[in-house]
Amino acid sequence: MGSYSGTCEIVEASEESEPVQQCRWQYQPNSGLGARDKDRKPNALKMGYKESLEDDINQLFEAINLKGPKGLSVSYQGGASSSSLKKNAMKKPIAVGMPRSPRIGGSDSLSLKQALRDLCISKASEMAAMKRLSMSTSSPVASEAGRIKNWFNSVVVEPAGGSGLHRDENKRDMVEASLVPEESKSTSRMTAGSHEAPQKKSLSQRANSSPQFARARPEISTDTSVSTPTDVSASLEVESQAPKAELHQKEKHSSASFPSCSYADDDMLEPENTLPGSNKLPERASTPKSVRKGRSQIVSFSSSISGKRVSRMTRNAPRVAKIVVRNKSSSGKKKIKQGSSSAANTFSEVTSSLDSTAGQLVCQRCHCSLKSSNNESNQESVKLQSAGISTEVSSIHVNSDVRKPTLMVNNSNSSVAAVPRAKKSPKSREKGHFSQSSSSLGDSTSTSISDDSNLSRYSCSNKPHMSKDVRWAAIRHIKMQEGVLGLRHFNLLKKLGCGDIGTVYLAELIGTNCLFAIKVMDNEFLARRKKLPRAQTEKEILRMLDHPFLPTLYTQFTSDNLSCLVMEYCPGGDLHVLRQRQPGRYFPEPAARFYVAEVLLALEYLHMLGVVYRDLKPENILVREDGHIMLTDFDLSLRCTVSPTLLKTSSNLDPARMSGLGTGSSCIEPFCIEPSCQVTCFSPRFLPAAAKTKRKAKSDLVAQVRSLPQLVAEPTDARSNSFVGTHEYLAPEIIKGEGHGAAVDWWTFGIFLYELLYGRTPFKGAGNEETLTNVVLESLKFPDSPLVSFQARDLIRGLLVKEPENRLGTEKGAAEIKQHPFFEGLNWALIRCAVPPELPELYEFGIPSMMSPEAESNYLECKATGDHLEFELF
Ligand SMILES: Nc1ncnc2c1ncn2[C@@H]1O[C@H](COP(=O)(O)OP(=O)(O)OP(=O)(O)O)[C@@H](O)[C@H]1O
Repeated sequence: MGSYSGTCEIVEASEESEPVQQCRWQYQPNSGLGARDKDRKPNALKMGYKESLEDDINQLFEAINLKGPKGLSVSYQGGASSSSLKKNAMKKPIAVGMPRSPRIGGSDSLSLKQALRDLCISKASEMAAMKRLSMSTSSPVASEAGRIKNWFNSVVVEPAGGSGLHRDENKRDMVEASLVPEESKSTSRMTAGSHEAPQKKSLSQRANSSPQFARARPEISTDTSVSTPTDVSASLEVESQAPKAELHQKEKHSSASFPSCSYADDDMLEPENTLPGSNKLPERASTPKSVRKGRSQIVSFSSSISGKRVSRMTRNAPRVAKIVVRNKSSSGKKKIKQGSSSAANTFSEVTSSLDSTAGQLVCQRCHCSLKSSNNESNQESVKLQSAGISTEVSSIHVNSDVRKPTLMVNNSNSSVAAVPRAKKSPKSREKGHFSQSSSSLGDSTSTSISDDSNLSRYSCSNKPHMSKDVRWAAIRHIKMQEGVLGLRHFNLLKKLGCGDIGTVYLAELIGTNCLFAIKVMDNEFLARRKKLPRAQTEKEILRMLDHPFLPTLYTQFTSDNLSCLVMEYCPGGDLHVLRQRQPGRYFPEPAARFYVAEVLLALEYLHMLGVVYRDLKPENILVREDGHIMLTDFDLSLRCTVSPTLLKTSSNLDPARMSGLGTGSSCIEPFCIEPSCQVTCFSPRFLPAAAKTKRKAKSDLVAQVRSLPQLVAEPTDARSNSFVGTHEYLAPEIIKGEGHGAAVDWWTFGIFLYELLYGRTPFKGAGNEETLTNVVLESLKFPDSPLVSFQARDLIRGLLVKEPENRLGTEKGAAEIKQHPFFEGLNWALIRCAVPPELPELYEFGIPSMMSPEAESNYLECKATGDHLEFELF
C-alpha cells in the first residue's frame, strides 16, 4: 500500500520554554499498585509542593472525621487516625459498569488515600490547563490568559499560607469550574492559522463550488483563524503558492526481518503523476484493504478522490497545496501489528524469569545496584509505571552484594537483559527472540551525541505522575557514568513497529533491567522526505506530556544522526488488534465505554495543552500491561495556543464559598464515588450544610455549579487546513478543506466509539474516495446488530454531526461529552482505579499468532546478524 510523502506538512516551532509547573502532584513510596492488585498498600498522597503529605492527609482525614460521618460514602476502617488510615487503606479495584450501575464499585471499600491519589491523577487534565496557562505567557494571548488566571487566583485560590493540600484543592476547584460548560465561545487562536489561510480559502471555495456539499458544508467563517506569522509559536508550513497538488506515495515496507525495516526507496516514496490542468496528482493509493490504516496527511482534497461527487468538487477548484497522502499497505499494517502485538510476547518473555530481581536494578557496567529507597516498592513501582502510578524515586547507591539479574535469552553475546517486571506472564514462549547484540550497537553508535544535554529538563520533575518510576534513576545512573546517553547504551531487543517517521524498538537500558520503547528516526531520511517537522512536532508534544493515559518521554538523544526518543514501553498491543480478538470483532459496551472514557481524558488533556490530536483510531491506542490505555503517535497533531476563556462570570458568588472554606458540603470528599458527584467532587465546597437529602443536595449542587464562573480551556477555535488523519476517521470539515479545529477530535472520537461497538466504522466505502464521500454526504446509520444502548447511539449521533459547530464538544470541550448519559455512573476521578476489560493473555498477542512461520524465521535470522542496525533501520 502506498504512502505519500508530503510537502505541505506541519512545521511547528519548538516550544523551548519549559512549562512552569503551577501545580504538581506526587506519590509516595508504596503507592504504585496496579489496578488489579488485590492487596493495596497504604498510599500517601502528596499534594502541593513541599509540604508533608502525611500531615496533610491526616489533617484532611481529621477534618473529615470532625465533620461527621454523613459525608463519607466510602468506608474506611479503624477511624481517622493516621495510623489506622494507613492500616486500612486497602483498596479494591473499582469496576466500571454500564450506566445502569449507580456507582462504580460502590460496595467496595476504598482507600481514602488511594482515592485521593487517583483523583489527582485523573485531574491531570485540569492541571494541564494550568500548565498551559503558564506556558502561554509568551503568546499573543498571554495577557488574556494572565487576566483570567489572576481573576481565578483572586476568586478561588486560597490566600498564601494555606497548606499545599488546600492550595491544590483550590486549583482543582478552579479547573473543575472551567470544565463546566456554558454558552460562549473560546478565544483560542491557532498560531499557525496564517500559514494556511491561502489554502483554506481556496479549499473552501472549492468546497463551496460543489453543490453536492452544499447541505453538509459547515458555516465556518474564514476570518476566525488567521493570525499573523509573528504570532506563531507553532506553525504550519504550507506550500500554498504551488498551483498544483503534488503527491508523494510511499510504500511502507514492513519487512518481518529484524532489524531491517520500514522505509522504501525514493522511487517508491515519491511518485509524482502529472494530471491535466498542470496539477500533479498522486497515483491513487486506493486499495480498499489499506484504507483503514492509511493516513492522509496534508492533502488537497482531490488527491485521492477521482470521479463521483467529491472528486468533481475538488477538480473544479484550484490546487493550492501539495498533497501528501500516506497509505499504509495492508502488508505494512499487518507487519506493524505484528510488531506491535509481538511486544506482548517480548514483554512476557523478558519478564518471565525476573521476579527475583524485580526489586533491584543491577548495573552490569559497574556492578552497583540501582536500588530503590524502598525495596518493597521498587517492584511495584515498575509494576505501576506503565499504569501511570508512581512510586518512590529510586536512589542510586553502590551495593557490594551484587544481585545478578536473571539472564535474558540472548543468542548473540553476553548481553544480558532483565527487567523489573510488571506482571508475571503465565507463560513464556519464543525463547531466543531477543538477541540484538549490544556490542554491535555499541560499535555502531560510538559517536553518540546526546541531544539531551539538559537531561534534567526531561527528568521526573516535569512528569509528576511518573516521578517515582525507577527508570528515571536508571537513566540518570547511566548518564552519570557515561556522560552522555546514546543508542549504544541500549540493547535493542525487538522491533515493535514501523511508522512513517521512524521505527520503534523495545530496548533495555543495558545493565539496568529497564525496558523502554525507543523510537529511532533517521534525520537524513526525514530531511529528504520533508518529515522533520513531523518528527519535531511529535518530540515536542511528547516532552510536554504527563498523564497516565499518554506516553512518558524519558529522554531523547541523537546517535549518528539517528534521533531517538526513549519512551515508556506499552506491552499490550493496540486496540485495533484487541478488537479483532473480541467475539464478533467488537467490544462489549462496558469495555468500549471504558476505553473511550480513558481516551476522552487523554484528549481533554491534550487539548488543554494546545494539542489537537487529529489521528485518533484504535491503532494508535496501546494497551498497557494493566489494561489501561496509552494514546500514542503525535506526529500529525496540531499545536495551537489555548486561551482559557471565561464563559460566564458569577457576580453573586461568595468568593469564600468558592474557595471551599468554612462550609460543609455533601461532596466534601474528593474520593466520593457517588455518580451524582462525578463532576462536583472537584468543585468548591459550597453546598449548604442543611442539605438533607441526596436529591436535594444534588439539585442544589447542580444549581450552584451552574452559577459558577465557567471557563473553556480547550482550543475550540483552533484552525488548520491540513488534510490529516485516516480516511475512515476524517472529519467532514477536513475533507471539505474548510478549516478545522479541535472539533475534529470529537468527530474521530465518535467514529472510534462506533468502531469499538460495531466492529467497523460508519462511513467506510469500497475505497478511499467512497469513504470520503460517505463521510461528507451519507447520514449516520446504526446496524441492527450488535445491540447497542440508546445512550451510546445518542452519544455517537451527537459526535458525528457533520457541521462542527453543532458537534458535541465543539463549544465546551470534553466536559460536554463527559456529561453525556452514556457515561452516567462513571466516576472520572477514579477511572484509573477501575478494573479494565479483560485482556487476552499477553503472550497471545505475540509473534506466533500474528506472523507466518516464514516471516518468523526471517525475523530470527536477521536478529542474529544485527551488527549494523543503523543501516538497516531505514
Ligand atoms: N511506547 C510503545 N510501546 C509499545 N509499542 C509501541 C510504542 N510506541 C509505538 N509502538 C508500536 O510501534 C509502532 C510504530 O509506532 P509509530 O508511532 O512509529 O508509528 P505509527 O503508529 O504507525 O505512526 P506514524 O506513522 O505516524 O509514525 C506502533 O504501531 C506501535 O505498535
